[in-house]
Amino acid sequence: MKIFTAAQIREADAYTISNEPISSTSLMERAAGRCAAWIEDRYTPAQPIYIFCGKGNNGGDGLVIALQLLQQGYPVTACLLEYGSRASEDYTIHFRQLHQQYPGRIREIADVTGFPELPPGAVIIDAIFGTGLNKPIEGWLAGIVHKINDVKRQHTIIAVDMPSGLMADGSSRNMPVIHAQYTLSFQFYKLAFLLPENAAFAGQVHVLPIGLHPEYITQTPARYHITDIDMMRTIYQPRQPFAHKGTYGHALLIAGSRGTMGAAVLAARACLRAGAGLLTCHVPQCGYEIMQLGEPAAMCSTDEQPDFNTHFHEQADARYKTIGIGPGLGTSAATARSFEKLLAVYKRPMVIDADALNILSVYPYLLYQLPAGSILTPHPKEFERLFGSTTNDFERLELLSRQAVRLQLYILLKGRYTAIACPDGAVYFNATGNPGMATGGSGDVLTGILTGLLAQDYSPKAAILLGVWLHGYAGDLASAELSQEAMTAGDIINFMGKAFLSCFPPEM
Ligand SMILES: NC(=O)C1=CN([C@@H]2O[C@H](COP(=O)(O)OP(=O)(O)OC[C@H]3O[C@@H](n4cnc5c(N)ncnc54)[C@H](O)[C@@H]3O)[C@@H](O)[C@H]2O)[C@@H](O)CC1
Ligand SMILES: Nc1ncnc2c1ncn2[C@@H]1O[C@H](COP(=O)(O)OP(=O)(O)O)[C@@H](O)[C@H]1O
Ligand SMILES: [K+]
Repeated sequence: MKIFTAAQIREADAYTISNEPISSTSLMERAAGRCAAWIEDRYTPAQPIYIFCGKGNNGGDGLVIALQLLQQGYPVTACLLEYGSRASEDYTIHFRQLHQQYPGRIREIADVTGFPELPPGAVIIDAIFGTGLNKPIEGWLAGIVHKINDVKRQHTIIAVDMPSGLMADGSSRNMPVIHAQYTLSFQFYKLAFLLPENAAFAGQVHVLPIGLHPEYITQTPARYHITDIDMMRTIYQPRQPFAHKGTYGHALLIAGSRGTMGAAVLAARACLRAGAGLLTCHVPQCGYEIMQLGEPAAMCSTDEQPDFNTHFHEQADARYKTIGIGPGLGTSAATARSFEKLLAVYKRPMVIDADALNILSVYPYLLYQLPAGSILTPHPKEFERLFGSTTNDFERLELLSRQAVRLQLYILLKGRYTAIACPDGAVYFNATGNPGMATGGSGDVLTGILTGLLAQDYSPKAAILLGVWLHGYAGDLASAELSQEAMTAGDIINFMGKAFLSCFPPEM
């Protein structure tokens, strides 16, 4: 699914209005009607509802929601914020209707002392600002935002389209923003919802289709995307009936050192569970038995060194469809030298994680020697070591994308919505996964999965989109059965089978 900027969303609205065609008033009624229906599905008409409306079209949505809920018998109070701006046309139209039909339900608020006394259990609807916000909320309006946030533990807060105060496409650091439990976002995700610095604001995001014109959506290029199951179904390749293990590639995994062999075992298991035909793991001598017992289906080559890997470059030859390197590897100078020699001989896209990334941050010239189309999988700290720090998440996203283009690599910045930056400048956010995956070893599992998919001849882009999706999906299945607390990285591997079956049900 594309993620459009606020300006593109305005264009989509305008395109829909002139080409469907539909009046802007009716489009607002359609959009806000979806919100009202969402609320009616979840709350009984006994529920007191307070709708805070700004004077733009987001406020107009609030008025339409008020009208619809009042018609259904909900005790709604429409709190209209009177901050002096001129009201939008569609706001004015719906204000007149509300005023005519339910004058007693309107409460005008002109300063922070007008903030209403909320009855227990009241639901707050935030329709103050949406995508039209063009500067931080200030003055007494900011006071209203703080008042609403002060009662967030006692009352459910539902934001219409966006939490008010949040910028769709830029940083809102240190600005007053509503802390919503739910955001009912029209038609698309906004970029701001996907970045960790905004974690407190949008809550659970529900994207409500409002019938924006499909022609605009397909024809307008977007830089940012969020992955979905339909995209995965175009990528996934079922196995062929006459396949043999050679069909699905031989992967080499270079991982492990004394004390971190578990990372190597997790990556190896995940690589095989992702479907690699054959896997050889290169480990230090101390890891031989651990690996042979930990994953009997993997072959094992041992280093000259007992405790860490120093001679893996001698292993890397054309036999291997791809290489995954990094989990538990260590960062000794001898390991770094072997990595450099490996890069001199091995030219296919590979997966680079953990300590292999840390080696790259110490010897950044090696970044230019990576095979084009290789995949870097940093978490935020590793990213910072590699490419430096930024003052906010939007700048970091820019830096991520710029580096992927400059180096012609795929760079995955891991997190709640892992951001996958492609060499052509596009960025995909992954939608699956949960905080149960914030546990040691989850990243090693991802490296294994990506290596396994590359071995099977998925293109790097396909391997990443599918691999990151399945990793998160398996994590979601694991947490549903085991809880986010009790699940471990190994459980993500154990649920890979169910993830494949549930995303790609075999044809009968
Ligand atoms: N036809 C349409 O355009 C549709 C728009 N919809 C709604 O319209 C919203 C966008 O509406 P608008 O563009 O009117 O924008 P908003 O309702 O977000 O309000 C912005 C208005 O307030 C002013 N403003 C911006 N930041 C301010 C600040 N910090 N302090 C005080 N005033 C500020 C702006 O100049 C603008 O007039 C969407 O988020 C969505 O809720 C929906 O009704 C769907 C259809
Ligand atoms: N809150 C979360 N929501 C979704 N996914 C998460 C969350 N926390 C962690 N993950 C995922 O778990 C993995 C953690 O990777 P990483 O930090 O490298 O772990 P490790 O180094 O312990 O293996 C990443 O793929 C990340 O996207
Ligand atoms: K809002």
